[in-house]
Amino acid sequence: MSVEELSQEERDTWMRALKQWSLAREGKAIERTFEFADFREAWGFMSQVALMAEKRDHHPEWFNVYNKVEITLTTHDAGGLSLRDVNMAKAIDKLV
Ligand SMILES: C[C@H](O)[C@H](O)[C@H]1CNC2=NC(N)=NC(=O)C2=N1
Repeated sequence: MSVEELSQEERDTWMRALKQWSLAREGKAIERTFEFADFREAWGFMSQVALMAEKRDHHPEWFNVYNKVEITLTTHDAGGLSLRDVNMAKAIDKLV
């Protein structure tokens, strides 16, 4: 299935909805940092996101140190932001 990159107008619309996420990589990605009580909670969150990524076949770029998890979403197949990123961000927000 071909994945279309979001237009600038679509991106601006979605960024108003995804309030905790920021544009990154010159608008080609979105990112959010999560902070948990400890590593165990961060790990549990990452486990849930990992299962979601497999189910959606859409995988995050992420960095974890102790209780912090930095997630960057971009669609490699589209060379930028797509609805897959937006929908994944919305689903991740529901986990916290
Ligand atoms: C072959 C497989 O469907 C693709 O490589 C999927 C896997 N996960 C993915 N994740 C992300 N973030 N972008 C993609 O384009 C992508 N493509």
